[in-house]
Order: sequence, then structure tokens, then C-alpha cells
Amino acid sequence: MTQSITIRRPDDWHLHLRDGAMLQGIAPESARHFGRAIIMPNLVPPVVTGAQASAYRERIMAAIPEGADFQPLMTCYLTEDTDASDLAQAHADGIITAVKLYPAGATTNSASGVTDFDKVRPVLEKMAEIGLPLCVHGEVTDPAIDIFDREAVFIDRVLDPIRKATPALRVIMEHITTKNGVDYVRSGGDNLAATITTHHLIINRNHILVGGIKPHYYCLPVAKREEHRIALREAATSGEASFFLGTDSAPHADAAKESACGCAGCFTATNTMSLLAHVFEEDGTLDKLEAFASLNGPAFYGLKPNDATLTLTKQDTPVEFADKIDTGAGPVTVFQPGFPVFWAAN
Ligand SMILES: NC(=O)N[C@@H](CC(=O)O)C(=O)O
Ligand SMILES: [Zn+2]
Ligand SMILES: [Zn+2]
Repeated sequence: MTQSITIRRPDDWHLHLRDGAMLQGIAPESARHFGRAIIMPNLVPPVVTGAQASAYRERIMAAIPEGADFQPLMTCYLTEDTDASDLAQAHADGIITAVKLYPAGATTNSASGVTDFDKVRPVLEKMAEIGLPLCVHGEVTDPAIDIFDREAVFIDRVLDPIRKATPALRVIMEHITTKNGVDYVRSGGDNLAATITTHHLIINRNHILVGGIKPHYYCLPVAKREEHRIALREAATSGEASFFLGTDSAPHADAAKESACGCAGCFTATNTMSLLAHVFEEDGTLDKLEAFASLNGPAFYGLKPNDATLTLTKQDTPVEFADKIDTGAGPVTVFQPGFPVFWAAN
């Protein structure tokens, strides 16, 4: 008997669409299965103002195939010079859905991020007052802190103090990679949630490093030990309201990944829903996939789930995905999980 599951059309609560030729090439990959996505603002230069977010939204809409059921939800990149009244106006006008905090230097294109967190306190207070959520890349940049500890230390040093100072601020810890992150979100009450990526449910740090370095598995925060992957799997498949899908699909042209100093980012937009069906089936939790991919995210953001649906069907033979997406900015390698996947999405 054919196994299949129909869920509300999913959303991606953390997505990099880039700009120009890369945007043109990869936007259709997300528009195929997802209804909405939170669009990360780490362009060069970053999307800082409401006007820039509005202009970027237009460029994205122009790259979405005709007739696709896809809505970009825009964000502004928080800097130490961000104007709180500009954000409030962009929020009131329906231009932005959230604001993104990057610690300066933590990840790809984060040089304009925040160094002194006290400097953004008035902006965070305004956001709390008007109900504008903060998405956080949760890693410290202190060179003395080991890269595998940077998320856990960020929670203690930066995130917890911010949340204690501004308890009404709604915060999404983006792409959590540790049991520490899972535990912190569980203890954080209704104003705290986390996105979890597809790839962090599948790989641990051995996948990156054992048997030769695998640049296409390198992303930030970097995948951790197996015990952390297990904790993320358990959180994602639990159905709990505070955990939802943010793929962090982050395309870089192959030349920039397969390099002596390779960029961070895994590109999963193409096969995420098939991979998630595999993961949730493996854990005996297919009935929780809709909560993770389609219900918990909109609920946290105060939005309705999508009306449309997506059906995932288990096939007798493995689904064949493109190895690469050809873009005008060069080929982008699609994340390969390292095992056959039988779930087709349509
Ligand atoms: N996740 C990554 O490894 N890379 C992201 C940035 C980010 O989300 O931190 C990118 O923009 O390439
Ligand atoms: Zn990030
Ligand atoms: Zn990201």
C-alpha cells in the first residue's frame, strides 16, 4: 500500500534568497513547496531600513515563477545605528515581519552586526512594545571561545541578559544546534521559540570531518556532536509549539564552497520536505511533521497556517534530486543526506 501524508503547505522561517542572478536561480526552489518564508537580510550591503526591505521584496517577487503560491516575509538587519522609528513604521506598514540580530562577525555577511548589545537596547524595547519579533544568530564571536561552544556561551552571556532586560520581546533563536539551545527554549516561556534546520537533524560533526573534509556540510552554527543532533531530532519531532522549521537554506556557488577558505551554508531548499518526511518517519513521528513545518511557525508569528496543502508520498524507488542547481551566479550543490530518500513531495 502506498504511504502518503497530506499536510498544510509548509513555511520556511529562515531562508537566504540572496540577490541578482543567484536569487533568480534559486527562488523557484523554495516557491515550489513553501507558502511563506522569513527572508534573511544579510545581503552585501545588508537590508537595514524599511525602504530597503520593501525594494528587496520587489526583487524577490520578480524572481518567483508566475502563479507560484509563495510570499516572502521580510526582515531588517539590526545595526548599532538602526532607527527604531523606521522599524516601527515598516512593521505598521506590513513591510517587515521580524528583525535579525547578527553578532558582528559571527557568520556570512555579518560585519555590520552588533558588537555592543547595550547600544541596541532602545530598539529592542521598542520592538517589545509593538510586538515585532527578533530573530537571533546565537553565537558569540569571542576568539577565545571554541567554535563548538559558541552557541552555549551565547545563551549565557548575551541572550539570557537581553531576555531578562526585555522580557516582553519575542525572540526566535535561529538554527539551534545544541541540547543547550533546546533546553533553554523549553525553559523560556511563551516569548521564546527556535527554528531547527533540516541538515542539523541529519548530520553531526563527524559527517563534516571524517574521511575527508566535506565543504557542502559546513554551515554556521557548525554541526555538533551526535548527542546534540539527537536532542534536536527529539525537539523537532515532539510537536511542541516552540520548535519549527527554518531551513537556513544558504546557497553559495560551488567555487566559494570548494575553496581553501570555504563559505558557510548548506543548500536544502530543493529537497527539504522529502528529507523531513524521511526523518519523521524514521522516528515514528510522521503525525508531528505538520506541527513542525506548517503550524508552529505561523502560530508563534501570530499568522494563520496556509490554506493550501502539500502531499508527501513514499515511493518504491529513491527520489532523484538534482545534484546542483545551475544559476547565473554559478552552480549550487544541493545538500545530499548520504542515504536514499523515498518520499516525493508534490
Ligand atoms: N548558516 C550559514 O552557514 N550561512 C548563512 C548565514 C547564517 O545563517 O548564519 C549564509 O548567509 O550563508
Ligand atoms: Zn545564522
Ligand atoms: Zn541563515
